[in-house]
Amino acid sequence: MSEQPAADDTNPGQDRTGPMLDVSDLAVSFGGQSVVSGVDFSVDRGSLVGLVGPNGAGKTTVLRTIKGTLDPDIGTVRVDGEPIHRKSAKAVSRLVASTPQGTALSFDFSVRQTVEMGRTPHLGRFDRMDEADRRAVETAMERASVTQFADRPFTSLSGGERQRVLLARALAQETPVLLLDEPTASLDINHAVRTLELVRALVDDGKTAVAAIHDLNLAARYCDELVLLAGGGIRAAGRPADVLTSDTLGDAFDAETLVTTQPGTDAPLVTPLPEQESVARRVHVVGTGKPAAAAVSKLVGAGCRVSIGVVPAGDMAAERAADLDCEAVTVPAFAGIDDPARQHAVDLASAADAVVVAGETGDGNSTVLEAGNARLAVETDESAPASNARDTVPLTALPAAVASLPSAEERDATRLPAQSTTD
Ligand SMILES: Nc1ncnc2c1ncn2[C@@H]1O[C@H](COP(=O)(O)OP(=O)(O)OP(=O)(O)O)[C@@H](O)[C@H]1O
Repeated sequence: MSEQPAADDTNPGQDRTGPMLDVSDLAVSFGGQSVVSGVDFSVDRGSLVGLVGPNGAGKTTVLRTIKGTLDPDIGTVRVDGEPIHRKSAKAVSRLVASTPQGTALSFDFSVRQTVEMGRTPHLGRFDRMDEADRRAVETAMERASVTQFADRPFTSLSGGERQRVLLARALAQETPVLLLDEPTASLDINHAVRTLELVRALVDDGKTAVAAIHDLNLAARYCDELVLLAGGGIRAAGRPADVLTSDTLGDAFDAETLVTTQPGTDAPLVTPLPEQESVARRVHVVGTGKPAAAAVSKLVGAGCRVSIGVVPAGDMAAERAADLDCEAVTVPAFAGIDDPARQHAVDLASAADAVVVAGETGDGNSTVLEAGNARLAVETDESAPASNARDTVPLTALPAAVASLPSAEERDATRLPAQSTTD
């Protein structure tokens, strides 16, 4: 029989206002060694926040503190407006369910018995489960797709199957808040996506969830907001596209990344790039002004052989190219682009490994852009991203982005030979 809520239970009604979960100025240390401090974020009802960050940044520590397993040095965690430290462990368990990072359980219960443990906060010590409890267990097993394992010993399951059982246990707890520590860690891509689709569906139905997720692209795709932990605190927080920028990731993970967009969504797509000593690529730049000049400098600095054009003589980018001994196809200012200049630039673009668009290109350069292989655009704050570019990258990531593309020779080698008509 399900126990009545204790006196210190809040009733997390949907009509309450304010965030469902509020973490305020949290600091946690182990043996006097600070792990995180100044951790401040809140999670709205019916939303999913992803905790991301490098190994050891404190994601698990923050999750454990939220559910009350660890006491913070300072700071408060409120669930539905109530500080959790004022509540009994059982009362907290009626509000917050969690799945652990590891899946090692030493006891050998069946899967159903393991999921039934999720009902503990709703039962008195010697109570038996009633019909409603059993229904909650069956529903949780179905939602996590583990019903087919119900009678198997938990320890006989694979790591990924165990992870889904532990999610089912958390669902059986029927709490308004769900904390997930690496819910997809040992899952194959199909089950990882299905698990996050399930979490998303639960959140869309009104649950509030925080999940530590290593895979930044899955986090970006499924979370409403991200909190990036690094260096002992929050490095960035907000919408995935605002948090997962090349600069922020460079600081937090000490890694060069290319950030583009996941196909069919507006979620960012993070591609880690190898560290580049020297980028031995031929690059043709199309553009003018400061953005094009900066791109030329960046590429030359990275070891690329750079050409530019067509560009008006006297333009900042043309002068920069001249200073750096790069070939520049120029026409007199305000004269328009003539055919020989255009053809010369088309030849350079066709022979280059990559064409980089930076700043204004001018209509007359459209043939040059079409001639070029693997087009990249440099992000500028001056104007809209150049049209027809395949990917837009920040200036800092430009050399690595160029290096990640196949060279012109590699591309030619993989091109299918033209079919002979004489055969
Ligand atoms: N019980 C403990 N005693 C001492 N130090 C600890 C303890 N638990 C965690 N730490 C330390 O706290 C830091 C944060 O650990 P935590 O597990 O929270 O990081 P994380 O971001 O979850 O890492 P990962 O991505 O590797 O899972 C680490 O340096 C870790 O060694």
